[in-house]
Amino acid sequence: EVHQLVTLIGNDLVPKPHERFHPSFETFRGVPRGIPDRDTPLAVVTMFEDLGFIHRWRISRTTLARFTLMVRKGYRDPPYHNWTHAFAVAHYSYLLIKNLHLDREGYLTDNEALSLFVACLCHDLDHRGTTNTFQVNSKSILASLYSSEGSVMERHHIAQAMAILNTEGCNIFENLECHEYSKILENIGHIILATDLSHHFKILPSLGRMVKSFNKKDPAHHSLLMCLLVTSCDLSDQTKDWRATKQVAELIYKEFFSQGDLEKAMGINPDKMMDREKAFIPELQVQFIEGVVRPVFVLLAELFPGSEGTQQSLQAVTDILLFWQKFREIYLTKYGTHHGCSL
Ligand SMILES: COc1ccc(Cl)c(-c2nnc3c(C)nc4ccc(C(=O)NCC(C)C)cc4n23)c1
Ligand SMILES: [Mg+2]
Ligand SMILES: [Zn+2]
Repeated sequence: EVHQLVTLIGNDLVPKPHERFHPSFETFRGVPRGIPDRDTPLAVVTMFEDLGFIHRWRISRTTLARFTLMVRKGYRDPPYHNWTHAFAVAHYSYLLIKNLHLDREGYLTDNEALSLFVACLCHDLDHRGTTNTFQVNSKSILASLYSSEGSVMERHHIAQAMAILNTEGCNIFENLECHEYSKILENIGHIILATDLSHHFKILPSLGRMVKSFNKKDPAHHSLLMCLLVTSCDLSDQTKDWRATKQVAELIYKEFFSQGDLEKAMGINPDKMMDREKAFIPELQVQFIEGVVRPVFVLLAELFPGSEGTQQSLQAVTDILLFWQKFREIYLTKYGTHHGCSL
């Protein structure tokens, strides 16, 4: 398949995204989950090209093809935390970099922009469809490796990304100068660690201050910005149309309930959110979107008030919240209770 992909992109045949894929591919309304899986490696290469990364970082096309296919292969197939999710997350970072001109406008350095995109592609590598808490409670191998530092899964995702870069013929950063090379690996590590929601909650007060007075010269602001951006990318499924977000919610709860079943079998009492007997999904979704998702896109819209894309994303999340509130209300009035609510 490397040969196939290389031939496609080999002699500058990389098509313009909107021609090859869909006119909406380059817009915030674009639904990356609509791209067929077989076309996603080419779409990734197209985004590298369209962001100017191939030229700027002298990335060899064959190396990029091998790297992209290795990353896709590095994902397992749980209902939600699979390659389709990683591709959707990376696509949103492509939209942010491209439409907000994050590198050109000095919000991010060139290095940080490339780090963000690559980190998004790799941010859930080898995910097993279970949470950090589950790793610790089940005394998994990954917990034995990383539980002393926390963010168990995220540290594993980083390790997997480094292993791919260290694989013969897959190091897309091979032509970077020394200091750029070490910077990019450091940035990718920080960004993947920032996808742990507990990290996001910790820095939330600082994010609020940062968006009020962003200082393009302050490296600490750049770090906080990368954390906000990657979390918005990780949650970007919630900025699409209702059908798409409802399908995503179904996948997430399929994964959560499987973990809950596993925990019950192990004699562990699962969270309500993981327990298919107790979870009331509309309520859980109202809480998560109101409490976690919408505040992220409010911050993004505050930081980029002139961008139509970030306003659109905030509006979409607001609409999704309204849908779930309506859904909850109808269900409760109709059935008087939430027992046995399946989507
Ligand atoms: C950014 O990192 C992650 C990691 C894993 C997941 Cl699944 C998500 C994620 N992406 N979309 C969703 C949706 C639609 N609903 C969710 C409902 C609950 C939770 C959750 O983890 N709740 C516990 C916590 C708040 C203490 C996550 C949800 N989620 C994001
Ligand atoms: Mg993750
Ligand atoms: Zn993710």
